[in-house]
Amino acid sequence: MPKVLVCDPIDQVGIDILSQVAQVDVKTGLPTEELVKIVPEYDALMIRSGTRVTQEIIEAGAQLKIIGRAGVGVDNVDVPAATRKGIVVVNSPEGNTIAAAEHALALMLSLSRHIPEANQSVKDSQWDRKRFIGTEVYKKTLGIVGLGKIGSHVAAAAKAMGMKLLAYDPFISAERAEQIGCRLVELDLLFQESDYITLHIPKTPETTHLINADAIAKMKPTTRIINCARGGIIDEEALFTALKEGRIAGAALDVFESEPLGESSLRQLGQEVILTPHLGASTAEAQVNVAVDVAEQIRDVLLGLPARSAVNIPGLHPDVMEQLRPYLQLAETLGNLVGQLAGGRVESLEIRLQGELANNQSQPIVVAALKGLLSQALRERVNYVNASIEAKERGIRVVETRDSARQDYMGSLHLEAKGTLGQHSVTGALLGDGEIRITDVDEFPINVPPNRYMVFTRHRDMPGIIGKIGSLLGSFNVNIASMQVGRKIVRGDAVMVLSIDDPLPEGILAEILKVPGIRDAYTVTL
Ligand SMILES: NC(=O)C1=CN([C@@H]2O[C@H](COP(=O)(O)OP(=O)(O)OC[C@H]3O[C@@H](n4cnc5c(N)ncnc54)[C@H](O)[C@@H]3O)[C@@H](O)[C@H]2O)C=CC1
Ligand SMILES: O=C(O)C(=O)COP(=O)(O)O
Repeated sequence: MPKVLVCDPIDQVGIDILSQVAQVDVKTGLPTEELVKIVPEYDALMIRSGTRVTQEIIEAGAQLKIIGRAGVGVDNVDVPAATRKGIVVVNSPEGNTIAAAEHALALMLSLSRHIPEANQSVKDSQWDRKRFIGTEVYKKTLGIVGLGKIGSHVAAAAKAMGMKLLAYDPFISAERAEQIGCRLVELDLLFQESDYITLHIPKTPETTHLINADAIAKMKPTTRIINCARGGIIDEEALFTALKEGRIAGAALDVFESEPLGESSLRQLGQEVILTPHLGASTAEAQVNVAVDVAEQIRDVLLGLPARSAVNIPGLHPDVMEQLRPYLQLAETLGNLVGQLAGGRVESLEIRLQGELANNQSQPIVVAALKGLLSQALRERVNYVNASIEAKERGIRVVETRDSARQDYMGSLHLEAKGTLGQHSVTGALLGDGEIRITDVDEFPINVPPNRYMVFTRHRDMPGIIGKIGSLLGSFNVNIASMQVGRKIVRGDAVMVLSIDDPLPEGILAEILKVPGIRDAYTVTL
């Protein structure tokens, strides 16, 4: 039974799902050294923001197949290191959207009305109403940095409260922003005009210290900043200085450069700052959502099925994935076949999507073909995660083309491999029932289903040759399941494709090559 290590607090519903297929150990709060020691025995890790999955942990995880992040941000996982090792990293892109957006809104209103301090004062037996005069958000300008899932939900709610909305997000169009009720502006303008600024971007090298002393200098003295995204997007030192000197009016922070927040000057500040311990995703609903979402994906990957929200596999909507699944199998089979026909080192692979298939997203099909191509050399070490990197590292030039005019089957896939031992091509298609057919080898038309063990020959089309190969295999007790010949012209060149029940015994290929008229022979295991 596979083993899953749950490293951070996860809702029980997720653990129940995993327990159907795996032994689940819950060990939260382990230091990195401990994790490095125990990770070799695990097939999967399930984490939240509390655990840093470093390169050292990934390299020690000899059995690791998947790292599941029960939440959105994967900045605590060394994703490139996981990708190189072929480990899938999945997250829950939508499970906590509402929770995080509502927390940002709660912080905005709390800042405006001094809720935390006012609450504390009443609990301290005071009744001070003058100290807590607030400001309204109605008709104020909210600047949203990052108009993705959380930013958009914040926008909808803020609009309903009568706020004017500005947004900065270089990856979305002005039309999309307008649909959400926001005016898309440059960052400087957002800094200059906003009464409230809320951050909803991932932490990347570009967004680190996006809010620094220079940025703060552009803001109004009445501006309040809310960070429910990631620590480190705000330069905490610069923020502290600005708040202390009254250059901006306030800040509410849920996330910090280092978590848990240790010694920090931010704690010295008064009601102008609100600090919460990374609570954005901490609602009952969100925790069920993310636990189910990620546990199901870990379960699926452990059962050999694809994950729906992998961050290091070509991004695919589950519906698209479902639709493409038979084509991925086709691409992988053809990649494996053409790789074996080419033998030697493949230098380039052309992948041509033909007919109806040309209308599909090609990237996953390309990855599947590369996985198939490299599977002879790398066996189970190659997967959908690392196939492209492995191909690149081997210097394989990948050329992707489309020919939508071609009318055969319900679309077909043509692969052509050029390598140190020559050039070969194969074409395949899917029948109505999803069955794979190899429809062409080296431009010779055939129609055969792939078989575990196959023999391909290139020969002169002449009487007697098929009989000779049949008797030769018979004399070595090789049972032929099916045989087909493809040719372009009578008595020209032809290919023969044999499906056999067992692997071809040692030495027979050399015997086949001795048969007069046979030019080439290949044995293939799919
Ligand atoms: N405090 C908490 O507990 C939680 C925090 N988060 C954090 O919230 C952030 C946003 O999450 P989602 O909205 O779900 O992600 P998303 O991917 O839907 O949206 C992020 C948006 O940021 C934009 N973006 C990327 N780089 C940018 C840049 N340099 N400048 C401006 N915009 C940029 C993207 O185009 C995208 O529209 C993530 O960092 C996530 O980790 C998410 C959930 C809970
Ligand atoms: O989903 C995210 O990105 C979060 O920041 C939530 O973090 P958490 O799972 O609550 O540790």
